[in-house]
Amino acid sequence: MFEHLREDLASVRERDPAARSTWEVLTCYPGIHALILHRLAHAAWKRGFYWVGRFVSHLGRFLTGIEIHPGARIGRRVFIDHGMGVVIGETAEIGDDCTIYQAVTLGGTSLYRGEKRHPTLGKGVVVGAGAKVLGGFTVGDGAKIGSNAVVVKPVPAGATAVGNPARVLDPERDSAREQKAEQIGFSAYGVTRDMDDPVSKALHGLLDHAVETDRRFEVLVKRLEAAGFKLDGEVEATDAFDPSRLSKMVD
Ligand SMILES: CC(C)(COP(=O)(O)OP(=O)(O)OC[C@H]1O[C@@H](n2cnc3c(N)ncnc32)[C@H](O)[C@@H]1OP(=O)(O)O)[C@@H](O)C(=O)NCCC(=O)NCCS
Ligand SMILES: CC(=O)OC[C@H](N)C(=O)O
Repeated sequence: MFEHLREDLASVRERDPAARSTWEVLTCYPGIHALILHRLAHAAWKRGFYWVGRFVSHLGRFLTGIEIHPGARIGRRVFIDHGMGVVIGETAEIGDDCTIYQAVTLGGTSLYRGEKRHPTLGKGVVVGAGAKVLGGFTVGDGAKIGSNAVVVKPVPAGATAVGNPARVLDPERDSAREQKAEQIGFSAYGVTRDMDDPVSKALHGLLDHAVETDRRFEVLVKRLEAAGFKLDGEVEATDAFDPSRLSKMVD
């Protein structure tokens, strides 16, 4: 217990530039207090003292503003910064070295007791302020969830997911979209990324479609050339051209 606490204090000092001393972290960090109480609540829960677990968890919520169900499994050196409004559900699992900011929900969407309803965070995951991760899927090791994201699908290890509904950032695809937007005369990022805005949704949908169409054309041209078709200049139908072969060339 004390070994875990020592590690928790050290990890806060490493990960929070606002922390000035270990004494300050021990006395003024609700995330630390919530974890101490959660360890007691979880120990009671595992031994079948469900009400005691719930009550200790409720005390923790009252004192810190952080609600952790006593059934949740939390790894080592997890840092809940600020903490107010954090809710962690019964079947949630949090890997070692995760960082969770205020108002994060690790929630469920299923109503079936006994099911894995809440997410599993791998090791070293960062969940930004106000993000909601909803469902019994996994967020891979080292992934980052942007503040205010609403994540409803698994996130691969090392990926960054942002927005509502959250999408995984793909630097290659994003730069292709940016180039396409320039070609067709508007700035992709001049248009809001607010996916609740129907105009933004439509424009970004068109951009995605254009980028994907370009990609498919490129693949098609490469395969036609590899199959011996000459595509520069005028394309002429010849005896060698067999349209039925085309379907096999496109993804
Ligand atoms: C998601 C996050 C981890 C990304 O950080 P990063 O890897 O440095 O990424 P960048 O800042 O380069 O942003 C990459 C892209 O995602 C966008 N983005 C970043 N955070 C976003 C968010 N929360 N919501 C929507 N889009 C976001 C950026 O605008 C940028 O888009 P662009 O490629 O169109 O310019 C970070 O922005 C974040 O939200 N961290 C949480 C921090 C937090 O909650 N702090 C609270 C302290 S109290
Ligand atoms: C409010 C906020 O950004 O908190 C993050 C971290 N504690 C820091 O002070 O940088």
